[in-house]
Amino acid sequence: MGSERDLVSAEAEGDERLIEAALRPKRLEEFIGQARVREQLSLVLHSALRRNRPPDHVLMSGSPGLGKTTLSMIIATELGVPLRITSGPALERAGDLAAILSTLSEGEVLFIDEIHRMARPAEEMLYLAMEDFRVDIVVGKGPGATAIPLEIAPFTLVGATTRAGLLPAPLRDRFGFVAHMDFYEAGELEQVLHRSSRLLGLELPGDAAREIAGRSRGTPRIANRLLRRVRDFAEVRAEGVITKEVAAAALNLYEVDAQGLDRLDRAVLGVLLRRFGGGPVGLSTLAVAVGEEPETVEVVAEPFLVRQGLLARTPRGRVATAAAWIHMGLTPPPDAFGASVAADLAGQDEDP
Ligand SMILES: Nc1ncnc2c1ncn2[C@@H]1O[C@H](COP(=O)(O)OP(=O)(O)OP(=O)(O)O)[C@@H](O)[C@H]1O
Repeated sequence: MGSERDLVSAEAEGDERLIEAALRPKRLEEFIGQARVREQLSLVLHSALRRNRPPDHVLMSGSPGLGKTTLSMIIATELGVPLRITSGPALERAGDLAAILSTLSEGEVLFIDEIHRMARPAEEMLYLAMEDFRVDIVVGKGPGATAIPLEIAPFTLVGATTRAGLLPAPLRDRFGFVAHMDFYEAGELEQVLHRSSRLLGLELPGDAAREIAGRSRGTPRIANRLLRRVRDFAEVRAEGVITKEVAAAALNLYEVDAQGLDRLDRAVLGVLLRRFGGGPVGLSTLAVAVGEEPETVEVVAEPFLVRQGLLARTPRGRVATAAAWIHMGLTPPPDAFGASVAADLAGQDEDP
C-alpha cells in the first residue's frame, strides 16, 4: 500500500496504529457523535448491568474508520468484562472459532471484525454458540462422525461489518441490537480533532480544525490521520504553528482536496469520466481500470463519492453526476442528468 493511500485507507500501520489506539475514547460518554447509537447502546448496557446478565449480541455496520472497534472496546469497559478481538478472515475453520469460544470467560465480549468474511463452517458454529451458548465439536469423518456438545460460558458477541447486506439472514437475526454507524458531521469531526490535539499536545485553532474536518470524509480515523500529517508539515515548515493556511497547504501536498477526495477517489472519477464518458460502467471494470480490488473501490471510495453526490450506483453500473464533471474541472455533457440516468436512479439498488 503506498503512503498516499494510507492517508485515507482503512487500516493504520506501525506507529500510526499505536497513536490511533492512544486516541481512542475509553468510555461511552467520551465517544463523540453517533448520538442515536450511543443512546441505544447505553440502554442495552445499563439494562444488562441491572439484570446482571450479558447483554444481547450487538452488530455494528458502517464504513471503515467510523469507530466500530472503539465501540466494542467501550462495550467491554462499560460492562467491566474482558474483551477478545478477532476477525472474520482469521476464522477459516470451525476449529479456529471453537478454540476461542471454548476459552471465553463468563460475560466476556468477543469482537469479530469483518464478520461478513467468516468462513461458512465457522459461521454455522457461531449460530449455535450465540443462541444456546453451546458448540458441537465434530469428531471423525464421514458416516462415523459424531458431534460432541460443549457448553461455553455466556458471552456477548459484537460483530462489525462494512457490508450488513452481505450477512446471511440467520446470522443477522441472531443479533439483538444492530447499530448503524453513519458518517460524522463536520462539527463532530471538529470535536474529534480538538480532543485529539489536546491528547497530542497540539494547539489547533478553530478555523484549522474546520479546514481539516472538511477534508476528512466524515470519518474520525481520517480526521486523526490528517491531523498528524498537518502536525508533521507544521513542525518542518511552519515552526510548529498550525493555522488554517498551514493545514490547507499540508493537505494539498498530500493530495487530499478541499472536498476530501484523495488520489483513489479522483482516479475513480477520472476513469469514469474520461474513459467511459461518465458511465454507466460495472464495478469490476472500474476497479481494473484504476488498478484496485473491487472491494477497495466499493468500500473505501464509493460510499464517500455517493454521499458527496458525485457518483450514483445504478442497476446498469456506476454513473458520474454532473457535479463530478464539474469537480474534476470538466464540462458536463448535456445528458449528464439525462432521462436514462434519471430512470436508473429511480430504480436505484444500493447494492447491485
Ligand atoms: N466517536 C469517536 N470519537 C472520537 N474518536 C473516534 C470516534 N470514533 C473513532 N474515533 C477514532 O478513530 C479511530 C478509528 O476508529 P476505529 O478503529 O474504532 O474504527 P472502525 O470503525 O473500527 O474501523 P475498522 O472497521 O476499519 O476497524 C480511532 O483511533 C479513534 O480514536
